[in-house]
Amino acid sequence: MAAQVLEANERGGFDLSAAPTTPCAICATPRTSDELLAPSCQHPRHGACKKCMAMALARPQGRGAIDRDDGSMGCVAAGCDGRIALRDLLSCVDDPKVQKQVLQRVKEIRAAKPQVVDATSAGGLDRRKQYLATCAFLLKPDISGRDRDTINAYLQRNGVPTDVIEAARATLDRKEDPRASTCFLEAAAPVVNVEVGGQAHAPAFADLDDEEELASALDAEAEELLVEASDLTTVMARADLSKKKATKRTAKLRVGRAADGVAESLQERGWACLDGFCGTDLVQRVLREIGGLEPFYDPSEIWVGSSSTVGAQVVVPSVRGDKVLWMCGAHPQAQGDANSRAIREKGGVEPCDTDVKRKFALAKGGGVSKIDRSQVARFPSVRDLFKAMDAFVLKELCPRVERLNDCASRSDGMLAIYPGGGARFQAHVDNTTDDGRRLTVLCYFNEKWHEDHGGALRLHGATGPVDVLPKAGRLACFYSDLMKHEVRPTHRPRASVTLWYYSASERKEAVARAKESEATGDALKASDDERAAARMFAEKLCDPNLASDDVGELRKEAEELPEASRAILAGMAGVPDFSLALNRLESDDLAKLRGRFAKMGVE
Ligand SMILES: O=C(O)CCC(=O)C(=O)O
Ligand SMILES: [Fe+2]
Repeated sequence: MAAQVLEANERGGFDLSAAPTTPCAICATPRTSDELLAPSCQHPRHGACKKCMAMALARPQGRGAIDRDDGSMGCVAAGCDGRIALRDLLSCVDDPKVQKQVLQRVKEIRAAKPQVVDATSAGGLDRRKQYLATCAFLLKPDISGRDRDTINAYLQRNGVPTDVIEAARATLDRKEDPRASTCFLEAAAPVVNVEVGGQAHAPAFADLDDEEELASALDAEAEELLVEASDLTTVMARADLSKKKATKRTAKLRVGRAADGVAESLQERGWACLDGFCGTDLVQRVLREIGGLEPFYDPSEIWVGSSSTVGAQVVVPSVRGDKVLWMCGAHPQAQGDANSRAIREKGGVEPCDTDVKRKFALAKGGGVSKIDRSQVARFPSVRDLFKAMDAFVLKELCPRVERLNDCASRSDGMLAIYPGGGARFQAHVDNTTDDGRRLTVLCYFNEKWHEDHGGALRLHGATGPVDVLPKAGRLACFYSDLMKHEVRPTHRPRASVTLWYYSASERKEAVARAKESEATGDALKASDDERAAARMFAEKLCDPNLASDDVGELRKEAEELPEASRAILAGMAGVPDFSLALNRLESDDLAKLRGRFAKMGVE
């Protein structure tokens, strides 16, 4: 076909009527790329034009593809960043009535927008405390005379956010009493989701009236909050290392206060979030290790099946779009083979997968085939992180929360990266098969993250959805068996580390069940190849790009599958006979069957 040539018109521009067109997937009208929703995306839904999308949205129940916090239209498929501004959308609707309906829907969606958690919760340093401690620090006689930029940089290095520093500076420049500077406190208040230390930690200002006294009262605050350390992992490490009783006491107090806040929030809401769990230093160190390991991450899999034994792990990026790497070691209870134990006894962690361990060693060592465990496979920063999470969760948190009282061990650690471009994890509950997991604990490693980047952890609690942004150093936790949650489409790469803590009794039963079904042959007997064939078929079925008229093809393929693979697929789809289910399948039912595969334990 001859290439299209755009002729310049007499005004020196281009003749737009010659622009290439594509028929809209809904109304079939030829549309230019400007008129289509997101022409660069391969997702079938994107073949629609803006006008059709606007009409879809104008319907009372119409959800269209509205997916963005600003009410703009966006693709809901993983791997797509397509979006369209509201203004743009409205400009292609002529009917004022329809325009009004669209606006009404957007208004409703905006009103239902989840609250975003932006400052801590429990302990560590919440913004109010950071603000007071910063004021105190700046008032110190040997600090107040020093160069502003140097001091600001010092505070930033210690984890104090720039806006907090600015607020403290402004208060002191105006020679105001920080206690009276309600503007900042009010600004910070709505985003503090757990009331921590509100009363317990407020300095006794009431009887202070001169600046000197105020400074020294705030000074004590600063000693404890800022100068000591600005993050919980450092505080815990100091408590372990220090010989000073006072340091140990102060540290214990701070960690205890943080655990109180997290425990209270968990009991009240089923989730909690704690800022400043990791300081900048640990965040940087973990990021370096994660960076080195990134080439060895694998696309993550979801479990699809009617129980914990009938089903299979499959990769379905539209449901779950991250890649993961499992790390074992540093467990509170030693387990595993002799080699791994040797590493664990030294306190190291390593990739669980032997192949990954070898590949990593080769990449690092330039052809060394034997892994030098002491240098390559220990990952001290990830280990420090696991240990800090274990210490906080098992020693401090679990004893404070009845539902967690019998937690004593945990899963291997999962490092996850959502690559951006709209990758997400659809709503699900982590433990729907009584596998023992009771508490999911995540730590995030994403510097300078803000709302526009997406990627929030959305928690569907009893009081409506709450979005937790995956900010560096932040810890989030929730009940693995109760809390529905999701990862919203992320537009930037997003890194996290997750540990699941087990209820000892539930885990024991789950392990016993698995052993029994293995012994009695209850579990499906299938070779690795037969399992792989079932997985590949399921992945194809879940692919959103698969057109419904491909069902005939699929049927043929299913018939050629080995018996055992078909039995696995039947288990995954929750039907007695997979070939039969597929034979009766009309194109319209494809979506239904796909839905069963991708439902992840949530209706
Ligand atoms: O990364 C997150 O915020 C949550 C991920 C998640 O839900 C999971 O891995 O099960
Ligand atoms: Fe999850």
